[in-house]
Amino acid sequence: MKQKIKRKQNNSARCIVCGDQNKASLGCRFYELENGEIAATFRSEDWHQSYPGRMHGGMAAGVLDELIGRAAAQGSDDFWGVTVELHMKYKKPIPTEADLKAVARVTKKNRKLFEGTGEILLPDGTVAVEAWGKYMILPLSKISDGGFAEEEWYQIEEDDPKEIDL
Ligand SMILES: CCCCCCCCCCCCCC(=O)SCCNC(=O)CCNC(=O)[C@H](O)C(C)(C)COP(=O)(O)OP(=O)(O)OC[C@H]1O[C@@H](n2cnc3c(N)ncnc32)[C@H](O)[C@@H]1OP(=O)(O)O
Repeated sequence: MKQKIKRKQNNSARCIVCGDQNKASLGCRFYELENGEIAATFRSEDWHQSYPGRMHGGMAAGVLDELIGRAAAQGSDDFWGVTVELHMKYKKPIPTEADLKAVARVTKKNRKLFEGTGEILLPDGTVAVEAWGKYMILPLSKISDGGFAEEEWYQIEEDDPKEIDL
């Protein structure tokens, strides 16, 4: 089903999932959707493999870890936290050298913690991987030394889609 995109979130420079200046990165883009969910688009490259032709399960975990975390950051470029628990269910292999999508949402949130779920979809829309995660909300100063938000956290100016088919 097509979902309208409300806002694209920032990318970072060096992250393995969304790093715009990291050649090994999955190059994720994150789109906040009108229905309250968040979607990611990314490309699995040959160097993201575990077995030949199959994306590494750790890379899939990385995508869903970050995407579920970002589901709670919707509408803000200054919301931070860390993963405290992540549970994965690998249902189908994810091919390398494929353009892929993922979607996530927050299922529970209080002042200190939040939880959410997410899925990676194969090009035909089948759910390949499911995840559930729990996160602790923290100020950036408790996670990383100064300079990240100012120097390495920015919008990528490009021709963004207006909607996404999930
Ligand atoms: C995620 C949002 C992202 C948005 C932007 C996206 C871009 C960025 C990319 C994002 C990339 C994706 C993200 C990544 O990849 S983040 C990278 C992977 N995750 C980490 O590195 C986290 C490592 N762990 C820690 O740093 C510490 O254990 C933390 C800081 C979490 C707690 O520290 P500490 O252990 O010293 O705790 P405390 O003694 O101060 O206790 C404080 C309170 O917290 C309660 N507690 C403790 N542990 C848990 C737990 N597991 N479940 C529930 N509650 C817990 C505790 O009972 C206490 O409660 P109270 O007694 O006060 O009531």
